Amino acid sequence: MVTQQLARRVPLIGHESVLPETSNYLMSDGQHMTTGQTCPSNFVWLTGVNGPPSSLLQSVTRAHYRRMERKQLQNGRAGLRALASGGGSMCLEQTVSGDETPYPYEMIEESAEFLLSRTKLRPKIGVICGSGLGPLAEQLEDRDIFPYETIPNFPVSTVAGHAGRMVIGTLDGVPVMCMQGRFHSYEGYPLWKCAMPVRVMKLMGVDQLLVTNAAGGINREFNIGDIMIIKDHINMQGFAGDSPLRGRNDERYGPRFPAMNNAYDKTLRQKTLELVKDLGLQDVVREGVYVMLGGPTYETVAELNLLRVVGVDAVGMSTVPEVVVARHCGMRVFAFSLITNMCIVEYDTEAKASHTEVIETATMRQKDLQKLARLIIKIMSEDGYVAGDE
Ligand SMILES: O=P(O)(O)O[C@H]1O[C@H](CO)[C@@H](O)[C@H]1O
Ligand code: HPA
Repeated sequence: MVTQQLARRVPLIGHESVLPETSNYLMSDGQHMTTGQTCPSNFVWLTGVNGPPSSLLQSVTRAHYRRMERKQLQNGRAGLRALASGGGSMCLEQTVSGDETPYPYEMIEESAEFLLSRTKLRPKIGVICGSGLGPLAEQLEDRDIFPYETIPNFPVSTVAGHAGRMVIGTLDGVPVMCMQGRFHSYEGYPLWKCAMPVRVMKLMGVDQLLVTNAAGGINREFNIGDIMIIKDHINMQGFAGDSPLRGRNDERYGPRFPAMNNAYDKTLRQKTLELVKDLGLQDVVREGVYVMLGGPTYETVAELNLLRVVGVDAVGMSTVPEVVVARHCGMRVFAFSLITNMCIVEYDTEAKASHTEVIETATMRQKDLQKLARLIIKIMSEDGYVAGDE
């Protein structure tokens, strides 16, 4: 039954969790359904007590849904109403889409061609901005800006501190494309979808990737505000059998079994470590091991103790799927974590991790992070790297 199936779905926004018996439901694939019919596994549905006229419902396309979803996230229900041109209250829900099939090559090509046809720049360097690190994209010049919901086949960002735009421009004269906001599995996206923009970058000609994130410090020698160059990662979700590469392998990207022992480019790490002194950052830049957990919960004390024992220096909820996909398709990768908070490993404390602290630290360290990102992009663009050279 529809209502039973809906009970398992995650309400993103909305005030009705049970569908009125007599409503018609419009699915994101344009199909109309009524109560009692079986819902397809992934859809967005829209209905309402005083909802929009059915003629409006019929004209709602998938893109409209995305826009409405985003508007409502930004502006609350008022934004959604405005777009529905006077319709009454509505309910918007989205499924958890862990069982979706990864996009075929042609859909990734469609996204890449869309962007290439709308910018004159041909970036070979990509950047992914972590929580609160998006202001880096504001530093680009000659910018072409693409909100994610306007790019075919793109997911949308739903987390505070992730603006949700692809910004293509130049930084110190070097063309770069910058994701101002990323996708996380806890938002309901399967890992392949979290990382799909990396494949879009690849098909646009990007061969070097700078990945950034906010992370909690586990290494007790770290301090809040430190910057950890990632030298390796632990793919915890991989241990549990999930991977952005799960499913049929497409050899056009890379091999079925890619090596991961050299995921974080050694030359880039060494050069950066040598040059951070020129930026006055030598006392705050570290190297270490990052672990990705699924989130969205922060860690328990016991979990943190476990992570410390297995050699983790910083913990977050992102980055690994992007790096795995980038390495699979032969990109050279550099990544760093901003230590936005120290993980709490005592039982007797009132202190607790919070996303507010994460954003506050990122905001406070913005200038140094931008200096470091500029340095890395300069090294990437000047060290004569040729894709496939390793
Ligand atoms: O990894 P980024 O996207 O920087 O964000 C980090 O900050 C959020 C938690 O505060 C999580 O999303 C975690 O992964
Ligand atoms: N844990 C997990 N993810 C994070 C943290 C943390 O403490 N800080 C920022 N992202």
